[in-house]
Amino acid sequence: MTDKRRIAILGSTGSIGTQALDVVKSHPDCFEVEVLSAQNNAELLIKQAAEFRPNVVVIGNEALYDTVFAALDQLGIKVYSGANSLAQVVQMDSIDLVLTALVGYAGLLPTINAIKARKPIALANKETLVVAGEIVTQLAEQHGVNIYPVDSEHSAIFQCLVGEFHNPIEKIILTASGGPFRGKDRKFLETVTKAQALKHPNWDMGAKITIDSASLMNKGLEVIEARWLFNLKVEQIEVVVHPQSIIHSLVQFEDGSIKAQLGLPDMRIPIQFAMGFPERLRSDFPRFNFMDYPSLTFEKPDMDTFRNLGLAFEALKKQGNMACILNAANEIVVAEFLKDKVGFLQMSDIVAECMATVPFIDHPTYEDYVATDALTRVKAIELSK
Ligand SMILES: NC(=O)C1=CN([C@@H]2O[C@H](COP(=O)(O)OP(=O)(O)OC[C@H]3O[C@@H](n4cnc5c(N)ncnc54)[C@H](OP(=O)(O)O)[C@@H]3O)[C@@H](O)[C@H]2O)C=CC1
Ligand SMILES: CC(=O)[C@@H](O)[C@H](O)COP(=O)(O)O
Ligand SMILES: [Mn+2]
Repeated sequence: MTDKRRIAILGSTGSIGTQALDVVKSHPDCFEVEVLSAQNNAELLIKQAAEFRPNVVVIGNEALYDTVFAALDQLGIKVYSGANSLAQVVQMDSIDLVLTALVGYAGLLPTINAIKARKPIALANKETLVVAGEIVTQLAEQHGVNIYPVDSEHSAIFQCLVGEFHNPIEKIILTASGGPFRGKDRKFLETVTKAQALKHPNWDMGAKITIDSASLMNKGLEVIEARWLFNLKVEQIEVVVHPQSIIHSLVQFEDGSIKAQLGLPDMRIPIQFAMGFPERLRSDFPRFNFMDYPSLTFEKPDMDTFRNLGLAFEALKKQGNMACILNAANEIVVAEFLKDKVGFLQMSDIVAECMATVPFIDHPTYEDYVATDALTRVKAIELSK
């Protein structure tokens, strides 16, 4: 890489954010941190800023501004707080790449603003494309901005497509681990706890995505994310359960040939690939050994037991603001499940009820998405009581 890339890491204190900083640390000649942000974890944000010396940090929770300012002003680091500040700093001239490692709907506006300022995006925040994939991808095209996927499956597909950009995709095959409850029936799921749901078999991730993996909503969100990233029709997207999470996803081309990307479940690989693209930078991450995995297995997803995957396909087929409704309802029910307020199976019931009752909009504007998100949250909270 000729020039160092100056990176804004939104959500630097999370699972993706901290691993992105590991990547920066191992390639000081390639990357430099320009912006760091967190929502509540002021302590870790301050520690990261003292080590990586960004120009700017943003703490989402405004009540923590004084704490962060007191620690970082003396280091010459500018401190801002609140969601509006985050949405503005992404447009700074000094940023070369924005990594969206924050969780949930909060990722949408900063991503849109960064695209409008012509910043390439390394996208971990899948909710952005689920909520408003059409607007976001159109904006990216208008502004000539590349969106590099970080999500492991989408990075796998992207890696399979390098050198193939003029060859049409026949279909993609998204792999799913099946989560901690793979093979279980609805009777079992009636009583599962958050502690059980938070034990992902292969990946160590933030709480929200881990619950989504357990309920197969994560795969549903990824189907929608893939539709927008790779401009696919619903029928071109297949989900296959692959419990070992070694094959991260596959692309089938029109000659029938299938390409796959493999590796140990380690998010630093896709994070580094997105940050360094088009270069494949060296790493000393542990290597995959076939002898440790004598059998790689595949199953059909159980969409009767895990309703969320079907709901996501339904939302994608319906188009309009339906995926925005699905996402907002899901963010609420996951938060309520983590507070022990709703049961595991109830989560899908509430999402389905919101999809059936929140007003449908055929061709939503950005303002329609904002309103749909707010309305759905109110409805989902009511249904969670
Ligand atoms: N973790 C993984 O391996 C993978 C994650 N992803 C996606 O990446 C995104 C991040 O996931 P993950 O790192 O696991 O999540 P975490 O919960 O670990 O981290 C989330 C980060 O976002 C910040 N944050 C939380 N809420 C807000 C908000 N309202 N506004 C601004 N910042 C906020 C958090 O700050 P604080 O720490 O202060 O709360 C934290 O820095 C998600 O969209 C997820 O689906 C995709 C593939 C794999
Ligand atoms: C690491 C990553 O990309 C996650 O989205 C992962 O895919 C979760 O695994 P499953 O949703 O397949 O259980
Ligand atoms: Mn994934």
